[in-house]
Amino acid sequence: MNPSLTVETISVAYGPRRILDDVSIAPCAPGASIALIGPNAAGKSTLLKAIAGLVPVQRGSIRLGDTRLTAMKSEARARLVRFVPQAYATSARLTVFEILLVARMCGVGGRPTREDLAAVGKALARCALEHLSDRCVAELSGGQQQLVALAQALTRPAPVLLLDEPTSALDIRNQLEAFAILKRVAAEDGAIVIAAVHDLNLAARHADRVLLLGAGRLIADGPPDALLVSDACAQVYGVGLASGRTSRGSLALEAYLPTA
Ligand SMILES: Nc1ncnc2c1ncn2[C@@H]1O[C@H](COP(=O)(O)OP(=O)(O)OP(=O)(O)O)[C@@H](O)[C@H]1O
Repeated sequence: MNPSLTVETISVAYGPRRILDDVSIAPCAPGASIALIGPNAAGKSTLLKAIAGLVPVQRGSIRLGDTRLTAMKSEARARLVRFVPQAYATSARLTVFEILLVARMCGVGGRPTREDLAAVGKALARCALEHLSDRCVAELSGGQQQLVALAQALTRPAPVLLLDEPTSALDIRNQLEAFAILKRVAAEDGAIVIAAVHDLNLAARHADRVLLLGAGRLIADGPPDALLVSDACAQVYGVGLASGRTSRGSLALEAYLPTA
């Protein structure tokens, strides 16, 4: 079984500006699908990057089981933690298949084996991208590129998968597909999946656990049904939140300006 991920009182600054302040996250169990929410500039991307080792942590530590990620070299750490950034940028004239193969072979070298090709095929299939396999990535739509970024991360499964607003460019069907893929990755691979999201209804429907970040601090951590309807959640966003149930029984939230 994969180990749990724990964040212990980390602080992160960009220059003199402290962005994350003593953030601790209780163990995230393998198989968990976690939504990281909070207003713009709350520090969600910074927290994901800190876990991935892409920004330095000034204080505190991040552990995967007994392994201190914060003490690891970046290459070894990248094998344990995959990070899918918010913006996908490539100018390379590579096809979807080629760019997935590059992701698979990153840090490995040598010629791709049959296993490597199978892993790329599986990532394409998991993200339903087979029909785009021979298309040049740079010529795809923003939403298609976002799915390619997810598929890249799946070419070499890791115990921790972090995604920064993975559905921001996706239509409603693909949003649902993407979260279904993430749920399967958590359940089938035993991965810990943490996705920063702005859409609270997506968080309500797809996450087992929600982390609420506000001004660089962890404000709340709990199951979506309790956390998303809490006063703390509305206060952090500076909105009112009306809640109810859809005809399918899911929690539904409507945000409104307090003056409205
Ligand atoms: N490279 C950087 N250098 C300096 N400041 C930065 C840098 N990246 C982010 N920041 C600052 O850190 C704060 C948190 O940014 P971050 O991107 O982590 O927030 P976020 O919660 O992901 O926001 P959003 O929802 O708008 O994407 C912001 O005030 C931002 O201006």
